[in-house]
Amino acid sequence: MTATTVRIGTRASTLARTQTGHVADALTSAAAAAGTPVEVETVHVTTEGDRSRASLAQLGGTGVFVTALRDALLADTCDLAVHSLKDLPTAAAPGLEITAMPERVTPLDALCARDGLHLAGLPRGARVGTGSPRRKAQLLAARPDLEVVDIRGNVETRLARALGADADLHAVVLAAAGLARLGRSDVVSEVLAPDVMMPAPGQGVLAVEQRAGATVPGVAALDHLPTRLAATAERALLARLEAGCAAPVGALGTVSDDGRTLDLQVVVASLDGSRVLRHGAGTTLHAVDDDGPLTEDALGEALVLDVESAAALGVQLAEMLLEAGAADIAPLR
Ligand SMILES: NCc1[nH]cc(CCC(=O)O)c1CC(=O)O
Repeated sequence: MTATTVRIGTRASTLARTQTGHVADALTSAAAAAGTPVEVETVHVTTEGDRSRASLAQLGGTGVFVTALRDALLADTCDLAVHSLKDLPTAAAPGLEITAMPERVTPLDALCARDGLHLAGLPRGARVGTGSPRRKAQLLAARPDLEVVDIRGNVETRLARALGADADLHAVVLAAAGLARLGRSDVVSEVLAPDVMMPAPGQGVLAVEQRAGATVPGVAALDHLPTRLAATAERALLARLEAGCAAPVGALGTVSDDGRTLDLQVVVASLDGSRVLRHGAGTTLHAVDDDGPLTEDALGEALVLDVESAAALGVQLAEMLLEAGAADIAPLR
């Protein structure tokens, strides 16, 4: 059988190419297993987020990394695009659909500090680098004495600021998932627990996007339901808050091991960390086999119900936060 060629668009950064490579490998295996072999071709696309030296806060965050990739999909220069979900605006993109969210590696943030120090062990007034208002606010909430320094650049550039020969910072905070995908988990001195550092909605999740209605062999098999449900709740929260990815908002959805419940924890913090709102709630899921396996139709219905419940949970928590004054303590847009 001749293999179908699938063109995957990717940004040029090492992290983006690594993420795309993981998806390309998974797609090749899934398509072969389904008897519809594919050959993957990589198409390099440059985005404003890669070109600009401005800080994420200055760029406004929303969509800077994704527009060029989406344009390439719409122009039919590629068939799939792999995004970090947390970089995707919550608004749907006309003509495109996210057809797979592969299993999340880890949602958490990681402290990468000189001498392997933990957050609690950093010296008084230590300089910690991050370009993220969410990370800055939560760092200051935990350690008001820290000096948080706005940094930019790719993962290696940021790590060098704390760990390189000319390091000018005591530590930097990065997504543990990105470091894991790059094989750089060795630089992590502490994985930050969500009660200290609530991750960004969608952090650690990859989203595979394509032209709506197009058939790409193997893609559906890459989707991981617990990941999709957690991410759906986290992003519904962000959408209801009308918050961008640069807002000081954290959220973490977790499906229980038995698959019966989805829990969502959320944080909104003032930029200086002096005020932190936390809320949490859960919902029951249906796509589990209570009395033996569900029929295919029943499972399909349960899945639709579960995605709706996940979105409703996000909206419910957003409304709790707004009621508690989230918009007054933090710039959401
Ligand atoms: N905004 C940049 C970005 N987008 C996704 C990741 C990490 C990987 C992920 O969250 O899936 C990073 C780097 C970082 O935050 O350390």
